[in-house]
Amino acid sequence: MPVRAAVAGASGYAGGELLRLLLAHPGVEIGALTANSNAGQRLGALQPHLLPLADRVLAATTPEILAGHDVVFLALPHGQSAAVAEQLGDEVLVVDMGADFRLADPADWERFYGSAHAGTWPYGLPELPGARAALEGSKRIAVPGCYPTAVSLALFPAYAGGLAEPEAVITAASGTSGAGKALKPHLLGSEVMGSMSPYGVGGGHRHTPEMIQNLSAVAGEPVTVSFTPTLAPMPRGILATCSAKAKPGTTADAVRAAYEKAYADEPFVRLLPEGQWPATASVYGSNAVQVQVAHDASAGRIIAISAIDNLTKGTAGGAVQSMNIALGLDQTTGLSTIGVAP
Ligand SMILES: NC(=O)C1=CN([C@@H]2O[C@H](COP(=O)(O)OP(=O)(O)OC[C@H]3O[C@@H](n4cnc5c(N)ncnc54)[C@H](OP(=O)(O)O)[C@@H]3O)[C@@H](O)[C@H]2O)C=CC1
Ligand SMILES: CC(=O)N[C@@H](CCC(=O)OP(=O)(O)O)C(=O)O
Repeated sequence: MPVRAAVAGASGYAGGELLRLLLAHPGVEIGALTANSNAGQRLGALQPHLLPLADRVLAATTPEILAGHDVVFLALPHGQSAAVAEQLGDEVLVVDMGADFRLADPADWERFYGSAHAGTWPYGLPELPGARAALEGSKRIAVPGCYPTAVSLALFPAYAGGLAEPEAVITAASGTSGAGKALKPHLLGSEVMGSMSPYGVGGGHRHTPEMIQNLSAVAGEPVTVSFTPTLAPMPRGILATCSAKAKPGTTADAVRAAYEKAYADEPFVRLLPEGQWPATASVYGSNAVQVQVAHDASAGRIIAISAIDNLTKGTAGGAVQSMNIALGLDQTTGLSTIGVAP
Protein backbone atom coordinates (compact mmCIF):
# COMPACT_ATOMS: atom_id res chain seq x y z
CA MET A 1 0.00 0.00 0.00
CA PRO A 2 1.49 3.37 -0.94
CA VAL A 3 1.53 6.10 1.68
CA ARG A 4 -0.59 9.15 0.91
CA ALA A 5 1.39 12.39 1.06
CA ALA A 6 0.21 16.00 1.15
CA VAL A 7 2.50 18.87 0.12
CA ALA A 8 2.00 22.31 1.67
CA GLY A 9 3.85 24.96 -0.33
CA ALA A 10 3.42 23.07 -3.61
CA SER A 11 3.73 26.27 -5.66
CA GLY A 12 7.26 27.04 -4.41
CA TYR A 13 10.67 25.81 -5.53
CA ALA A 14 11.09 23.30 -2.70
CA GLY A 15 7.53 22.00 -3.07
CA GLY A 16 7.95 21.70 -6.84
CA GLU A 17 11.17 19.72 -6.51
CA LEU A 18 9.55 17.51 -3.90
CA LEU A 19 6.66 16.74 -6.25
CA ARG A 20 9.09 15.92 -9.05
CA LEU A 21 10.68 13.32 -6.77
CA LEU A 22 7.41 11.99 -5.32
CA LEU A 23 6.04 11.40 -8.83
CA ALA A 24 8.88 8.90 -9.31
CA HIS A 25 8.52 7.30 -5.85
CA PRO A 26 6.94 3.84 -6.00
CA GLY A 27 5.66 3.96 -2.42
CA VAL A 28 3.91 7.35 -2.46
CA GLU A 29 0.53 8.53 -3.70
CA ILE A 30 0.27 12.30 -4.00
CA GLY A 31 -2.67 13.75 -2.05
CA ALA A 32 -3.52 17.36 -1.26
CA LEU A 33 -1.43 20.18 -2.73
CA THR A 34 -1.66 23.53 -0.99
CA ALA A 35 -0.40 27.08 -1.37
CA ASN A 36 -1.08 30.54 0.01
CA SER A 37 -1.56 33.41 -2.48
CA ASN A 38 -1.72 30.89 -5.33
CA ALA A 39 -4.51 28.78 -3.82
CA GLY A 40 -7.13 28.17 -6.51
CA GLN A 41 -4.54 28.10 -9.32
CA ARG A 42 -3.82 25.03 -11.47
CA LEU A 43 -0.44 23.55 -10.59
CA GLY A 44 0.37 23.49 -14.30
CA ALA A 45 0.31 27.29 -14.36
CA LEU A 46 3.01 27.46 -11.66
CA GLN A 47 5.04 24.26 -12.08
CA PRO A 48 4.75 23.54 -15.82
CA HIS A 49 7.49 20.89 -15.63
CA LEU A 50 5.24 18.65 -13.49
CA LEU A 51 3.09 17.52 -16.40
CA PRO A 52 1.28 14.60 -14.68
CA LEU A 53 -0.04 17.02 -12.03
CA ALA A 54 -0.80 19.93 -14.36
CA ASP A 55 -4.57 19.87 -13.80
CA ARG A 56 -4.44 19.58 -10.02
CA VAL A 57 -5.79 22.70 -8.31
CA LEU A 58 -3.94 24.15 -5.30
CA ALA A 59 -5.97 24.35 -2.09
CA ALA A 60 -5.52 26.71 0.84
CA THR A 61 -3.16 25.46 3.57
CA THR A 62 -5.64 24.43 6.27
CA PRO A 63 -5.68 21.55 8.79
CA GLU A 64 -8.83 20.18 7.15
CA ILE A 65 -7.17 19.93 3.73
CA LEU A 66 -4.01 18.39 5.19
CA ALA A 67 -5.97 15.84 7.30
CA GLY A 68 -6.29 12.20 6.24
CA HIS A 69 -2.73 11.74 4.95
CA ASP A 70 0.06 9.45 6.14
CA VAL A 71 2.75 12.05 5.44
CA VAL A 72 2.55 15.85 5.31
CA PHE A 73 5.46 17.79 3.84
CA LEU A 74 5.71 21.46 4.83
CA ALA A 75 7.60 23.51 2.23
CA LEU A 76 6.66 26.87 3.74
CA PRO A 77 8.65 30.00 4.58
CA HIS A 78 10.54 30.00 7.89
CA GLY A 79 8.33 30.40 10.91
CA GLN A 80 5.16 29.20 9.15
CA SER A 81 5.51 25.45 9.77
CA ALA A 82 5.11 25.28 13.52
CA ALA A 83 1.54 26.61 13.59
CA VAL A 84 0.49 24.21 10.83
CA ALA A 85 2.30 21.24 12.39
CA GLU A 86 0.65 21.62 15.77
CA GLN A 87 -2.75 21.16 14.17
CA LEU A 88 -1.76 17.81 12.65
CA GLY A 89 -2.15 14.63 14.69
CA ASP A 90 0.67 12.71 16.37
CA GLU A 91 0.14 9.74 14.05
CA VAL A 92 0.92 11.57 10.82
CA LEU A 93 4.55 11.84 9.68
CA VAL A 94 5.31 15.56 9.36
CA VAL A 95 8.41 16.52 7.34
CA ASP A 96 9.32 20.18 7.76
CA MET A 97 11.49 21.50 4.94
CA GLY A 98 11.72 24.90 6.62
CA ALA A 99 13.96 25.87 9.51
CA ASP A 100 11.45 25.84 12.38
CA PHE A 101 12.61 22.64 14.11
CA ARG A 102 16.30 22.42 13.13
CA LEU A 103 17.98 24.21 16.01
CA ALA A 104 18.29 22.81 19.53
CA ASP A 105 19.14 26.08 21.27
CA PRO A 106 16.20 28.51 21.58
CA ALA A 107 18.64 31.43 21.90
CA ASP A 108 20.14 30.61 18.48
CA TRP A 109 16.66 30.47 16.95
CA GLU A 110 15.58 33.76 18.48
CA ARG A 111 18.79 35.51 17.45
CA PHE A 112 18.74 34.42 13.81
CA TYR A 113 15.00 34.07 13.10
CA GLY A 114 13.57 36.64 15.50
CA SER A 115 10.56 34.70 16.82
CA ALA A 116 9.79 32.22 19.61
CA HIS A 117 11.45 28.81 19.24
CA ALA A 118 8.95 26.09 18.31
CA GLY A 119 11.02 23.05 19.29
CA THR A 120 13.52 20.55 17.91
CA TRP A 121 12.77 17.51 15.75
CA PRO A 122 14.99 14.61 14.59
CA TYR A 123 17.39 16.06 12.04
CA GLY A 124 17.11 14.83 8.47
CA LEU A 125 20.76 14.41 7.55
CA PRO A 126 21.09 10.60 7.86
CA GLU A 127 24.81 10.59 7.05
CA LEU A 128 25.65 12.38 10.32
CA PRO A 129 26.61 10.09 13.21
CA GLY A 130 23.50 9.08 15.17
CA ALA A 131 21.06 10.85 12.86
CA ARG A 132 19.73 7.77 11.07
CA ALA A 133 18.73 6.02 14.32
CA ALA A 134 16.80 9.11 15.45
CA LEU A 135 14.86 9.15 12.18
CA GLU A 136 13.80 5.49 12.25
CA GLY A 137 10.11 5.33 13.14
CA SER A 138 9.97 9.06 13.89
CA LYS A 139 6.76 11.00 13.19
CA ARG A 140 8.59 14.31 12.91
CA ILE A 141 11.55 15.30 10.71
CA ALA A 142 13.41 18.62 10.43
CA VAL A 143 15.03 18.78 7.00
CA PRO A 144 18.39 20.63 7.19
CA GLY A 145 19.16 23.90 5.47
CA CYS A 146 20.83 23.56 2.10
CA TYR A 147 24.16 25.15 3.10
CA PRO A 148 24.41 23.14 6.35
CA THR A 149 23.84 19.97 4.32
CA ALA A 150 26.73 20.76 1.98
CA VAL A 151 29.04 21.99 4.72
CA SER A 152 28.33 19.25 7.26
CA LEU A 153 28.91 16.52 4.69
CA ALA A 154 32.17 18.16 3.58
CA LEU A 155 33.63 18.61 7.05
CA PHE A 156 32.18 16.14 9.54
CA PRO A 157 34.58 13.27 8.66
CA ALA A 158 37.53 15.50 9.59
CA TYR A 159 35.98 16.04 13.04
CA ALA A 160 34.82 12.44 13.40
CA GLY A 161 38.43 11.41 12.74
CA GLY A 162 39.76 13.84 15.36
CA LEU A 163 41.89 15.54 12.71
CA ALA A 164 40.65 19.14 12.71
CA GLU A 165 40.93 21.99 15.18
CA PRO A 166 37.54 23.37 16.30
CA GLU A 167 37.51 26.36 13.96
CA ALA A 168 36.17 26.14 10.43
CA VAL A 169 36.28 28.71 7.63
CA ILE A 170 33.73 28.20 4.88
CA THR A 171 32.77 29.88 1.65
CA ALA A 172 29.92 28.46 -0.37
CA ALA A 173 28.40 29.48 -3.67
CA SER A 174 24.69 28.85 -4.18
CA GLY A 175 22.39 28.97 -7.17
CA THR A 176 19.56 31.48 -7.05
CA SER A 177 16.75 28.97 -6.41
CA GLY A 178 18.05 28.81 -2.84
CA ALA A 179 16.36 32.14 -2.24
CA GLY A 180 12.89 30.85 -3.18
CA LYS A 181 10.41 32.04 -5.78
CA ALA A 182 9.23 35.25 -4.17
CA LEU A 183 10.34 38.35 -6.05
CA LYS A 184 13.55 39.88 -4.66
CA PRO A 185 15.16 42.90 -6.39
CA HIS A 186 18.74 41.63 -5.92
CA LEU A 187 17.75 38.40 -7.68
CA LEU A 188 16.53 39.94 -10.92
CA GLY A 189 18.18 38.32 -13.93
CA SER A 190 20.08 41.48 -14.80
CA GLU A 191 21.49 41.65 -11.25
CA VAL A 192 22.56 38.02 -11.07
CA MET A 193 23.67 37.10 -14.57
CA GLY A 194 27.41 37.36 -15.15
CA SER A 195 28.19 38.19 -11.54
CA MET A 196 28.98 36.55 -8.20
CA SER A 197 28.38 38.40 -4.95
CA PRO A 198 28.71 37.60 -1.25
CA TYR A 199 25.99 38.21 1.33
CA GLY A 200 25.43 37.54 5.02
CA VAL A 201 29.15 38.16 5.62
CA GLY A 202 30.61 38.26 9.14
CA GLY A 203 28.55 35.65 10.94
CA GLY A 204 25.16 37.01 9.94
CA HIS A 205 23.79 34.09 7.95
CA ARG A 206 21.09 32.08 9.73
CA HIS A 207 22.65 28.79 8.69
CA THR A 208 25.76 29.46 10.80
CA PRO A 209 24.29 28.15 14.09
CA GLU A 210 23.05 25.04 12.29
CA MET A 211 26.56 24.30 11.00
CA ILE A 212 28.00 24.93 14.46
CA GLN A 213 25.42 22.58 15.97
CA ASN A 214 26.25 19.77 13.54
CA LEU A 215 30.04 20.06 13.61
CA SER A 216 30.24 20.57 17.39
CA ALA A 217 28.16 17.43 17.99
CA VAL A 218 30.59 15.38 15.89
CA ALA A 219 33.73 17.04 17.30
CA GLY A 220 32.57 16.66 20.90
CA GLU A 221 33.61 20.26 21.59
CA PRO A 222 32.36 23.68 20.42
CA VAL A 223 33.44 24.42 16.85
CA THR A 224 33.51 28.02 15.64
CA VAL A 225 32.35 28.62 12.08
CA SER A 226 33.11 31.61 9.87
CA PHE A 227 30.69 31.25 6.97
CA THR A 228 30.51 33.38 3.83
CA PRO A 229 27.74 32.56 1.34
CA THR A 230 27.94 33.73 -2.25
CA LEU A 231 25.27 34.02 -4.89
CA ALA A 232 26.23 32.37 -8.19
CA PRO A 233 24.62 32.92 -11.60
CA MET A 234 23.03 29.48 -11.91
CA PRO A 235 19.56 28.20 -10.99
CA ARG A 236 20.65 25.27 -8.81
CA GLY A 237 23.67 23.96 -6.98
CA ILE A 238 25.91 24.62 -3.99
CA LEU A 239 29.69 24.35 -3.98
CA ALA A 240 31.00 24.53 -0.41
CA THR A 241 34.72 25.09 0.18
CA CYS A 242 35.51 24.35 3.81
CA SER A 243 38.77 24.56 5.65
CA ALA A 244 39.96 23.83 9.17
CA LYS A 245 43.36 23.89 10.80
CA ALA A 246 44.76 20.37 10.97
CA LYS A 247 45.63 18.95 14.39
CA PRO A 248 49.39 18.47 14.95
CA GLY A 249 50.70 15.29 13.33
CA THR A 250 47.87 15.05 10.78
CA THR A 251 48.92 13.40 7.53
CA ALA A 252 47.33 13.31 4.08
CA ASP A 253 46.85 9.54 4.46
CA ALA A 254 45.02 9.96 7.75
CA VAL A 255 42.71 12.57 6.22
CA ARG A 256 41.94 10.35 3.25
CA ALA A 257 41.31 7.37 5.50
CA ALA A 258 38.86 9.34 7.67
CA TYR A 259 36.80 10.32 4.63
CA GLU A 260 36.89 6.81 3.16
CA LYS A 261 35.66 5.43 6.47
CA ALA A 262 32.87 8.00 6.80
CA TYR A 263 31.53 7.40 3.29
CA ALA A 264 32.22 3.71 2.72
CA ASP A 265 28.51 2.77 2.94
CA GLU A 266 26.67 5.95 2.02
CA PRO A 267 24.71 5.52 -1.21
CA PHE A 268 24.35 9.24 -1.89
CA VAL A 269 27.83 10.48 -1.03
CA ARG A 270 30.65 9.97 -3.51
CA LEU A 271 34.14 10.61 -2.19
CA LEU A 272 35.83 11.39 -5.49
CA PRO A 273 39.07 9.73 -6.56
CA GLU A 274 42.10 11.79 -5.63
CA GLY A 275 42.72 14.61 -8.07
CA GLN A 276 39.06 14.95 -9.11
CA TRP A 277 37.05 17.86 -7.69
CA PRO A 278 33.33 18.33 -7.02
CA ALA A 279 31.24 20.29 -9.52
CA THR A 280 27.62 21.41 -9.20
CA ALA A 281 26.88 20.36 -12.79
CA SER A 282 27.59 16.73 -11.87
CA VAL A 283 24.84 16.59 -9.24
CA TYR A 284 22.20 18.67 -11.04
CA GLY A 285 18.75 17.23 -10.26
CA SER A 286 20.19 14.26 -8.37
CA ASN A 287 20.37 13.38 -4.69
CA ALA A 288 24.10 12.75 -4.95
CA VAL A 289 26.78 14.61 -3.03
CA GLN A 290 30.31 14.87 -4.35
CA VAL A 291 33.04 15.28 -1.74
CA GLN A 292 36.79 15.73 -2.04
CA VAL A 293 39.39 16.51 0.59
CA ALA A 294 43.01 17.62 0.59
CA HIS A 295 45.65 18.13 3.26
CA ASP A 296 47.42 21.43 2.63
CA ALA A 297 50.64 20.56 4.46
CA SER A 298 52.29 23.95 3.93
CA ALA A 299 49.39 25.80 5.51
CA GLY A 300 48.60 23.05 8.00
CA ARG A 301 44.96 22.93 6.95
CA ILE A 302 42.38 20.43 5.79
CA ILE A 303 40.40 21.60 2.74
CA ALA A 304 37.13 19.78 2.10
CA ILE A 305 34.85 20.57 -0.82
CA SER A 306 31.33 19.35 -1.53
CA ALA A 307 28.81 19.85 -4.32
CA ILE A 308 25.06 19.28 -3.98
CA ASP A 309 21.91 20.32 -5.76
CA ASN A 310 20.36 22.68 -3.20
CA LEU A 311 16.84 21.68 -4.19
CA THR A 312 17.50 17.91 -4.25
CA LYS A 313 19.90 16.65 -1.56
CA GLY A 314 19.76 20.18 -0.10
CA THR A 315 15.98 20.07 0.42
CA ALA A 316 13.49 17.78 -1.30
CA GLY A 317 15.76 14.78 -1.85
CA GLY A 318 16.94 14.97 1.75
CA ALA A 319 13.29 15.11 2.81
CA VAL A 320 12.40 12.00 0.80
CA GLN A 321 15.51 10.13 2.00
CA SER A 322 14.59 10.87 5.62
CA MET A 323 10.93 10.00 5.03
CA ASN A 324 12.05 6.64 3.65
CA ILE A 325 14.05 5.94 6.79
CA ALA A 326 11.20 7.03 9.07
CA LEU A 327 8.80 4.73 7.21
CA GLY A 328 11.19 1.75 7.26
CA LEU A 329 11.80 1.85 3.49
CA ASP A 330 15.22 1.60 1.88
CA GLN A 331 16.61 5.14 2.09
CA THR A 332 17.25 5.22 -1.67
CA THR A 333 13.65 4.46 -2.69
CA GLY A 334 12.51 6.85 -5.39
CA LEU A 335 15.80 8.79 -5.36
CA SER A 336 18.40 8.95 -8.08
CA THR A 337 22.12 9.67 -8.07
CA ILE A 338 22.03 10.19 -11.82
CA GLY A 339 22.64 13.78 -12.86
CA VAL A 340 21.91 15.68 -16.07
CA ALA A 341 24.73 16.69 -18.39
CA PRO A 342 25.82 18.81 -20.12
N1 LIG B 1 14.99 26.81 -2.12
C1 LIG B 1 15.87 26.05 -1.49
O1 LIG B 1 16.96 25.71 -2.02
C2 LIG B 1 15.59 25.53 -0.13
C3 LIG B 1 14.41 25.81 0.55
N2 LIG B 1 14.23 25.31 1.79
C4 LIG B 1 13.06 25.64 2.57
O2 LIG B 1 11.85 25.30 1.96
C5 LIG B 1 10.86 26.24 2.34
C6 LIG B 1 10.22 26.78 1.07
O3 LIG B 1 11.22 27.42 0.31
P1 LIG B 1 11.04 27.75 -1.23
O4 LIG B 1 10.23 26.72 -1.90
O5 LIG B 1 12.38 28.05 -1.72
O6 LIG B 1 10.17 29.08 -1.14
P2 LIG B 1 9.15 29.67 -2.23
O7 LIG B 1 9.05 31.11 -1.92
O8 LIG B 1 9.56 29.26 -3.59
O9 LIG B 1 7.77 28.94 -1.88
C7 LIG B 1 7.09 29.18 -0.68
C8 LIG B 1 5.83 28.35 -0.63
O10 LIG B 1 5.16 28.58 0.60
C9 LIG B 1 3.85 29.10 0.35
N3 LIG B 1 3.52 30.08 1.40
C10 LIG B 1 4.04 31.33 1.54
N4 LIG B 1 3.53 31.91 2.65
C11 LIG B 1 2.67 31.01 3.20
C12 LIG B 1 1.82 31.03 4.33
N5 LIG B 1 1.77 32.08 5.15
N6 LIG B 1 1.08 29.93 4.59
C13 LIG B 1 1.11 28.86 3.76
N7 LIG B 1 1.89 28.79 2.67
C14 LIG B 1 2.67 29.85 2.39
C15 LIG B 1 3.91 29.70 -1.02
O11 LIG B 1 2.60 29.73 -1.57
P3 LIG B 1 2.18 30.86 -2.68
O12 LIG B 1 2.95 30.53 -3.91
O13 LIG B 1 0.73 30.63 -2.84
O14 LIG B 1 2.53 32.18 -2.10
C16 LIG B 1 4.83 28.70 -1.73
O15 LIG B 1 4.13 27.54 -2.07
C17 LIG B 1 11.55 27.35 3.13
O16 LIG B 1 11.34 27.19 4.50
C18 LIG B 1 12.99 27.13 2.80
O17 LIG B 1 13.79 27.43 3.89
C19 LIG B 1 15.15 24.50 2.37
C20 LIG B 1 16.32 24.22 1.78
C21 LIG B 1 16.65 24.74 0.47
C1 LIG C 1 20.85 31.65 -2.41
C2 LIG C 1 20.06 31.88 -1.15
O1 LIG C 1 19.52 32.95 -0.93
N1 LIG C 1 19.99 30.86 -0.30
C3 LIG C 1 19.26 30.93 0.93
C4 LIG C 1 19.36 29.70 1.75
C5 LIG C 1 18.78 28.54 1.13
C6 LIG C 1 17.87 27.71 1.97
O2 LIG C 1 17.00 27.15 1.44
O3 LIG C 1 17.94 27.66 3.26
P1 LIG C 1 16.70 27.42 4.18
O4 LIG C 1 16.27 26.03 4.03
O5 LIG C 1 17.12 27.70 5.55
O6 LIG C 1 15.70 28.37 3.65
C7 LIG C 1 19.78 32.02 1.84
O7 LIG C 1 20.98 32.25 1.87
O8 LIG C 1 18.99 32.54 2.61
